[in-house]
Amino acid sequence: MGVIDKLVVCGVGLIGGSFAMALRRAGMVRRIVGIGRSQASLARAVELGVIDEACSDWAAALDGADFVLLAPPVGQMDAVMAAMAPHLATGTIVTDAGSTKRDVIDATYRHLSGHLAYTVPGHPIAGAEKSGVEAAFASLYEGRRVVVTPLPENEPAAILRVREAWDACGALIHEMPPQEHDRVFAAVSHLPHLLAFGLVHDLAQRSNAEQLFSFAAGGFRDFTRIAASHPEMWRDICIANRQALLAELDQYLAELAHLRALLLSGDAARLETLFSEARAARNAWGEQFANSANPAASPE
Ligand SMILES: NC(=O)C1=CN([C@@H]2O[C@H](COP(=O)(O)OP(=O)(O)OC[C@H]3O[C@@H](n4cnc5c(N)ncnc54)[C@H](O)[C@@H]3O)[C@@H](O)[C@H]2O)C=CC1
Ligand SMILES: O=C(O)C(=O)Cc1ccc(O)cc1
Repeated sequence: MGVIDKLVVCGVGLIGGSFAMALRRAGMVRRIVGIGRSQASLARAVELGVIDEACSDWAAALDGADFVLLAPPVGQMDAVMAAMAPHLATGTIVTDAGSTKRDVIDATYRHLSGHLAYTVPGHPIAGAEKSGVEAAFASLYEGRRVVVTPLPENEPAAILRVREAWDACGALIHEMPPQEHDRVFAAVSHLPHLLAFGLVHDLAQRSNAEQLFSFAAGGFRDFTRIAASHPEMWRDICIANRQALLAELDQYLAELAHLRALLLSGDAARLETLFSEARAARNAWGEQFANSANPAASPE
């Protein structure tokens, strides 16, 4: 891949910052400009060497830019695209890191209709419950998957350029239609986050919350780590993908109702069968990473 002359990162947090650091480490970029909502965090990004320069307006940021990564919360994508659209030059590659794809694509058609050939939606399946540029690191994407959901209007060369950028970050690229993307991640990412937030919230509101948390151990920590994730980011994801998330929630509520019925009737045999099936599926999921070429890429 040709080196990126000027990379613009909009939203220099965990995801945008790590992308900038990974491309710099790979020698794939000459200059990195950050644009965002908080001048203080952009100044910190310059101090940390994640970006070379902070910009406060799109005209200056996009002047001479050949590649743009949009990495603000998904609820900000609409406003961001509206603001950047008048300043985009033909041929500048635009991609995003949003956790949901249909809403981001809707915003793309609304605001970047003249730039569809070069706007390639994406989603890195790597991250953490931590946020902000301080949490960014160059190896975040190594061995991780990135889902690219190309538009029918995309120039093949633009898709290739986005794939090459993620490849330079060490990621494994996977293409998928946006609707399928949103259904899959509702099940394996958005629902677990909703449940973790919900459980911690429920316990925290109780009069004996202090006592409960003081006795919580590793199981509680593992189940609820993601309840420490960024509230704005997860508000936006849950709202954007609520149609698919509601379907997953209903299915999970049915599973809970089944579990409740087994408990109520004291059906130990069926409960054990269900637990055994779940354990086998969980172990098989874990083992696929142990046996992979890059066990370090395990999400565990
Ligand atoms: N945290 C994670 O594990 C993952 C997050 N994502 C997605 O990546 C995006 C960024 O997430 P993080 O880096 O974790 O969040 P973050 O909170 O670390 O960074 C977001 C950055 O966007 C900036 N920002 C907010 N509104 C903005 C606006 N209107 N214009 C420009 N900048 C704005 C914030 O100031 C912050 O610096 C989100 O869309 C999220 O859904 C995707 C994969 C994993
Ligand atoms: O912290 C974790 O385990 C995550 O699940 C990170 C994550 C958060 C959001 C995404 O869209 C993708 C990955």
